[in-house]
Amino acid sequence: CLIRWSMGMIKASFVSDFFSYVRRTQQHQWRCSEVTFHCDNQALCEEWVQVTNEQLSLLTNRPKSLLVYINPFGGKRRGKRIYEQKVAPIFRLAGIATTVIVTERANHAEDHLKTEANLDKYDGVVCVGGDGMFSEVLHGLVARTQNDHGVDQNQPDAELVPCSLRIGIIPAGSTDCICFATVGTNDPVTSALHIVVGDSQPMDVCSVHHNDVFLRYSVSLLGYGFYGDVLSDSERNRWLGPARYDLAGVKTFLSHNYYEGTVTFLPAEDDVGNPRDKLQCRSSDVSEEKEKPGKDDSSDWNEIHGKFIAINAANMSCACPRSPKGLSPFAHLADGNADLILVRNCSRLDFFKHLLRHTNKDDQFDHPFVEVHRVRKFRFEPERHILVSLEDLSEPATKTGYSTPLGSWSCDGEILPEVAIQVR
Ligand SMILES: Nc1ncnc2c1ncn2[C@@H]1O[C@H](COP(=O)(O)OP(=O)(O)OP(=O)(O)O)[C@@H](O)[C@H]1O
Repeated sequence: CLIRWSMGMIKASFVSDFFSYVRRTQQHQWRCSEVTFHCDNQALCEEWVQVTNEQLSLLTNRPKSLLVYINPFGGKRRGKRIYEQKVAPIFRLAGIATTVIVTERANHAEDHLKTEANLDKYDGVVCVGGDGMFSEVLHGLVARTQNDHGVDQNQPDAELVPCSLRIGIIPAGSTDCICFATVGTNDPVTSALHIVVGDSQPMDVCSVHHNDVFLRYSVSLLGYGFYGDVLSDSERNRWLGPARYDLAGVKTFLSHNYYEGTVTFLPAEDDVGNPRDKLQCRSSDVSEEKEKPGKDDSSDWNEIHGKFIAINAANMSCACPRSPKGLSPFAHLADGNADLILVRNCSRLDFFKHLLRHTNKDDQFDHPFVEVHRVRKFRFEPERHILVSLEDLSEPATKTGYSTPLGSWSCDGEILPEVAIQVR
């Protein structure tokens, strides 16, 4: 896969040109290599270069101009250095023009994309950071596209307009789950090479609403109970860096909370497989067939009431280096469905066994307290145990508080402000 010719140089009596190309190495990693062609005829050598450049210019999927956002504080705060040392030289070699914005605050990239950015100038947007940074860029781009087309995001059934720009991810965060699940590795050089050769991978995007109010989009994990609690706790210890997730994980596991509520879901069409069919996602294209509106009859909805330690909706495998097969190993990237995993209340030991299976080859769904469904839409309503104080018993019951905490949803690493949600 040629990137471009680099240089023609005359040495003694012969001419040589070297070409850069992408080489696949082990573990999904890509590297840039060079091959040198020698020739004693300068005119012929120049012809090679010209023909190669002509062929390359025909490849319209390769970006020529990119808008880059760098989060200097993501992960181990190496975003800027990673970009300057590993990524910018590759973009330069490929002849890509870049506008680089180092973010100065949270939501800087999102706000810039929503309002100021002149998107006509670019072939794509690149985020250097973690999943939170990717989510910012995604929200900025999707919101801008809907605003430009007059689509009201607050309408849960609104037909969203697809974004014309692609998003590239240079991993420089704490977990980088979205990069790992789409590229197969968290390696900035590999990601930069995927971007310059114009690789693309469609992804499902879920919209999350509370009544008729839009909350957020999700591309990886919507997690309630265990993962919501881990995120809430880890946010309080951001100063710890990536280690905050380990600490929060241990604390949340030890507190062993469960939450009561009702999950209602619309199952996926029969032809899209199921979360345990062991069919690896090989998707690189969303066909119109997959996007067709399916059955939406209220009789097709299933309802499950219970006490749950965790409710997870995985739009992709959610694989990361710690859990190489992810929360739902066979979730597809772009099939219009999510895998809904319900972990009912169980003993601490059983829950530990379930968690442990995310790190080995055993089937984490093979427990009596776990069920998993491939779904097109779902809703969650928490059970609200209303507290009525004794003095109020003479009065009609009023909502004075809740006897149990309601927990919170983690939506791609952000806490949602509501617990009762509708997801599509
Ligand atoms: N300049 C900035 N100052 C403070 N916060 C920022 C800045 N730029 C971006 N952010 C916010 O930082 C949050 C976390 O960033 P990011 O996702 O890059 O790193 P991370 O949280 O360490 O990694 P991961 O999300 O993979 O766990 C994002 O939600 C983003 O909104």
